[in-house]
Amino acid sequence: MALEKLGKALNSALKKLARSKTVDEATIKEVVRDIQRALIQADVNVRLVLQLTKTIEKRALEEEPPAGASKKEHIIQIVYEELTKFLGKEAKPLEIKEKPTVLLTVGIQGSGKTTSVAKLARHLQKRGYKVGVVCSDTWRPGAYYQLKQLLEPYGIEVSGDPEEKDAVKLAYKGVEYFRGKDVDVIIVDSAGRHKEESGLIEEMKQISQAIKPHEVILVIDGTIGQQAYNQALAFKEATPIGSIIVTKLDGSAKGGGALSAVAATGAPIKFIGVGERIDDLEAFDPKRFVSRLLGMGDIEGLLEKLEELQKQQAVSEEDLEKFLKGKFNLKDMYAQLEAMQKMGPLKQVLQMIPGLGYSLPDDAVRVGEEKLRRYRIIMDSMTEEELEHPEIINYSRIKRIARGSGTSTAEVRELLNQYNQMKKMFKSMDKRKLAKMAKRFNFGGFGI
Ligand SMILES: Nc1nc2c(ncn2[C@@H]2O[C@H](COP(=O)(O)OP(=O)(O)OP(=O)(O)O)[C@@H](O)[C@H]2O)c(=O)[nH]1
Repeated sequence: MALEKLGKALNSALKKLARSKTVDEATIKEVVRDIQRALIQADVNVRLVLQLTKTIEKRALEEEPPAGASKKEHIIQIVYEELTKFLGKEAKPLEIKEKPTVLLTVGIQGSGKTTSVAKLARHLQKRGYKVGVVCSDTWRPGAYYQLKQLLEPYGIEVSGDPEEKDAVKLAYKGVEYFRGKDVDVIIVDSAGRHKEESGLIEEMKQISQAIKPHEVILVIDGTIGQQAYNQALAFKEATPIGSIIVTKLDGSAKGGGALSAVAATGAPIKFIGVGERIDDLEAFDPKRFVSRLLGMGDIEGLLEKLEELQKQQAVSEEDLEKFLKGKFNLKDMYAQLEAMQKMGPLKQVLQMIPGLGYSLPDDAVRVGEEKLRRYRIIMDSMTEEELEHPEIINYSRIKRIARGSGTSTAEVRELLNQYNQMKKMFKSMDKRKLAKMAKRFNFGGFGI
């Protein structure tokens, strides 16, 4: 897996969070410190790390969890969101719009450019495109044979001439050749070596002028870590870089540094190289990448749930009006409980995160869940009238409800106390405060 070491370190920071009994400022700061350490070890630029972790800390301390979510879940969501933003936020897929689409790959020697050209050709072929590959590397004649060897088994044709010394001519002739062959995509591999770097950039510009590519793809070696920033910038200034492939992210300790550095230049990372085989190329999607990195098999599911809850907003505007007029009854409280039951018990939600759920001590979640269950049972034994007008519930009704629900009078009274407290709280609040409170209502009111 790409960036395995970084992933493990981040995952263990979040596991620590899941295991902690309370989530206070100290816990948040510790998690943030662990994340900092993990990123710096992966060669992420210290300034970028500090910016990122400051945002995580600020949000974790200041924001309220969405209704129905616990503080822990919310912090995990924040870490996920900020890391995703850090790596470019949205996926920017390579677009093949015109026929033929011409792609020019550039990059310095040894970056994995030739291998990436072969991988990309195969990737596009698997998606139904007819691909032609042009080798214009006049510095390393071996590149032509390397491409042929990699691609011929898949029936992908390679154009080139190891004897030819004019790279621009080679590129132009190759593109013209494939134009006549009715291909969908032409990928041109350029030389990664020159007497000096300025020569390399100059050649790249000339090839670019000759073949007018739809997109220039820069290949960057992921093992160079944060140095990737300057390299990406230098190429970006010389030619409009449409996309970037960061290679060798398998097993590289510095890959996190390279990925974040490239993202910081604003150039879109479209693919990552994750191995030496032809199929070891992945379309880069920051969201998917971060969820896998954090080792959260089903974080997508968890996030969907949180989003859904945010949409539902435990208490609607209408409800707020009702509460403000003091019309909050047991039925409303029951509806809140129902909403929560639908989303599943807290433990189940936490268990959606592999490695977190089952290491959670039962005691940490049992109280809340158990109490909610009891409240529901008690309310099921109440009449419609009692649910709508809880004030009529006198001692004899309490005894009846306790008997009917198989609970105790103390428990029924506890539920009524809870209800009265909430009602009092709603009455005494102004609307803005109430809206804020409403967000916390589902879990907050029940001591989870
Ligand atoms: N582990 C791993 N190795 C890779 C990856 N991509 C490329 N390589 C290896 O990196 C080395 C250099 O790759 P090439 O594609 O030959 O390099 P190049 O950038 O084309 O070099 P020049 O042709 O000299 O410009 C090869 O041994 C590749 O197998 C990757 O994603 N992971």
